[in-house]
Amino acid sequence: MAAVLRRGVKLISSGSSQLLSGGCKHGRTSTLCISSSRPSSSKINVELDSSTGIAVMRFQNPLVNSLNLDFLTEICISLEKLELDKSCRGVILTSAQPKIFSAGLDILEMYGKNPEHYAAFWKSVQEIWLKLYGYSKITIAAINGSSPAGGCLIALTADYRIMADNPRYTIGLNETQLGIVAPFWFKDTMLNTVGHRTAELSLQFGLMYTPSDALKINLVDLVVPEEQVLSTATETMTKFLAIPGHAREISKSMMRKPVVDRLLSCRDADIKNFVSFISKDSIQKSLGQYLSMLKQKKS
Ligand SMILES: CCCCCCCC/C=C\C/C=C/C(=O)SCCNC(=O)CCNC(=O)[C@H](O)C(C)(C)COP(=O)(O)OP(=O)(O)OC[C@H]1O[C@@H](n2cnc3c(N)ncnc32)[C@H](O)[C@@H]1OP(=O)(O)O
Repeated sequence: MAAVLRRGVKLISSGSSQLLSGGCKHGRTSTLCISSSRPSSSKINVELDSSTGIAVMRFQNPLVNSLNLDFLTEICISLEKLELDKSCRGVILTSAQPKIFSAGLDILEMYGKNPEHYAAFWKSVQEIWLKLYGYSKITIAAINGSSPAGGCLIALTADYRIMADNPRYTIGLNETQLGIVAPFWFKDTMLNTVGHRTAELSLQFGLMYTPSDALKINLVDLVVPEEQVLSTATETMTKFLAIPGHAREISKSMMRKPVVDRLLSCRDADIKNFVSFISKDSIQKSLGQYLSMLKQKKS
């Protein structure tokens, strides 16, 4: 559904969208997506400025934008709609939740569930990564809060990352801290951004970086005062938009296609691997302990 907000700005909400089969269209698979009109349940908010072609997608899945199956599906559907929309030229990804960009994958989706659930969840994680890493349009992550693990992955898929200058916010692939392992395509995305040695240390220690440290290792491209994150993202998008589109798009694809193709060539095996890994008693125990630690932190 779309409603006009102010001149040239459309508010697009996917509402309680449903996927009829598989996941979003990319590479060899395709999906028919439908939307119902219940915007109140929407976990994202998209504003497309038709005068500039810039869409701002805000994540609003309380409390911490953790990436559960529904949320991932909704993001994927909206990205697909924007990709098909000729009036959209680039997408800024940001958060409507205070202090958090995204808490990463929803741990509750990987804990105490059955293998079928794990498989469906992992498929949706693959879908969002394939959609974003292979996205034809420009994407900029306006990182206005903490961004661990899967949250960092979402940011890493963007063409450019701008982070709020707040030392309380951290970003990184901290999977080992939970006793789990970032899969090869998380690793490849990190490696393509920060280089081999930094990725190796970062992944083994499960390091989380403050904005200034993230800038030093090129995990983010720019650190700006919090209130300027969105405006800087818009300015940066304008610079990207000044480049001839087809040349930029081919260059992006040239850099990323080998990594995308690697997952496409073994999606089912990757799902099987995940299900077998996450179902192990020792891994379930680690996740249970981590969840308890998160709860205790409060008290
Ligand atoms: C051999 C190879 C095999 C390969 C197999 C591959 C396996 C790989 C599998 C998975 C990859 C995993 C990727 C991930 O993304 S895992 C998730 C990592 N995320 C985190 O570690 C973040 C944890 N959370 C935090 O650090 C903090 O919550 C915070 C900084 C995000 C926010 O802090 P604060 O504002 O203080 O809020 P609270 O901590 O109080 O949290 C509020 C509320 O939310 C719950 N919560 C937080 N994060 C998550 C999450 N990721 N999933 C689910 N729930 C989360 C938290 O527990 C609180 O809940 P409440 O007590 O009920 O209110």
